[in-house]
Amino acid sequence: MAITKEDILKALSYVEEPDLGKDLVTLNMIEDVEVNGKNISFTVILTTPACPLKDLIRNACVTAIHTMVDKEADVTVNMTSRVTSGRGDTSEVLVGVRNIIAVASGKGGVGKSTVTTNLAIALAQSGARVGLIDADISGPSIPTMFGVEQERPSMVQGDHGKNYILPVEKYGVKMMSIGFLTPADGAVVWRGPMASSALRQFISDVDWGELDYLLLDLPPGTSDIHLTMVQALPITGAVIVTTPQKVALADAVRGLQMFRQPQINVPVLGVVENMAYFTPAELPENKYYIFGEGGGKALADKYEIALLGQIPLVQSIRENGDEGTPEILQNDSPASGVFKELAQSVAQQVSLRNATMARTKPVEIKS
Ligand SMILES: Nc1ncnc2c1ncn2[C@@H]1O[C@H](COP(=O)(O)OP(=O)(O)OP(=O)(O)O)[C@@H](O)[C@H]1O
Repeated sequence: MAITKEDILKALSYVEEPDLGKDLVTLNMIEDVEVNGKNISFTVILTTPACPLKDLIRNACVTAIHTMVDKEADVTVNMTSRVTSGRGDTSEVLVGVRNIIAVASGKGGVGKSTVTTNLAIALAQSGARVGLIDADISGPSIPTMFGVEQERPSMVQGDHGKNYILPVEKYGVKMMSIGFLTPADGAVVWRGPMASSALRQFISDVDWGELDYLLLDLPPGTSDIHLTMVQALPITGAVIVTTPQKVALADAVRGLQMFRQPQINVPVLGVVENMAYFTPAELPENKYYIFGEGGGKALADKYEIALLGQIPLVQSIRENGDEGTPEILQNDSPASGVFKELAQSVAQQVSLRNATMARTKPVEIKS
């Protein structure tokens, strides 16, 4: 009997999306089914190009067709993605942006900007459209890490005569930094209200275009800037960066609790443990837990959030950050693989959040 499109869909209705716990057909993830004799092709629409389960889902589809339709069928599975959005607002704010991810840390110097930089580039490398707002007024290091300290955003005139700022773009990431507004020697000290108004401009006057993920590198701690950003933006979720020491973990908890306050209520997507262990370049198999072991995991377990990644302390991460050539670009380095996996975990948590939780609206803080 000839194979039909219905046979294919029936077989694929037995393939489950492991994270979402429903089958691919129910989730509307199958399109363009074509049957030509024993040649079968279809497209699986993933919720992110950085999906870590891509190969698993592809293999499960092929197995389902071979088991339930025809064991000799020649199956072509095309994989593509349509990033889901966590937004529930109807505002005109950043209309083309699907997900806004805040990257925060309780303590300064734990590597928040390093993690944000590598995460942004890794997401862009997976095929996603990525933007980055460096809101860290205490020390905007994003321009250095991307090697664009000397660049300045340009202005363009929009359709209605309004001037727009075009973000600086490098390594596939569009970015705006508070550092672009100050002299390269960093001589300007940003006061809270001035910084808040500059950040509001990054949101209202920058032509970001269409983005799947917009990352926000927040200053360490909890401050007025945090409130400005959660008030101005419908944030999809927050990523907390910490190091394993007790003192850093305690501050990370404070950061986490800020997002969980009922009047803020931003879901925490997970925690990244940076400098989790030291690895010497010449002995990459050796791990030395110089700041203590298991702190990030214990925090993730206690607060029921994902441990998104454990980034090693390696000299090349610091060197490449200073050089403006982030570690993720060094294809042969083990740490670059760790950042790639981090991007997959973050994208996975965003997709899960969008599938299972209420959509986000900007926060209204009543005084
Ligand atoms: N995993 C790592 N291995 C080696 N060096 C690292 C690592 N992570 C960060 N660093 C280095 O530590 C320093 C601080 O990192 P970074 O500027 O990213 O921290 P931060 O938390 O954003 O700081 P701030 O408090 O200024 O916001 C930088 O010199 C960076 O290169």
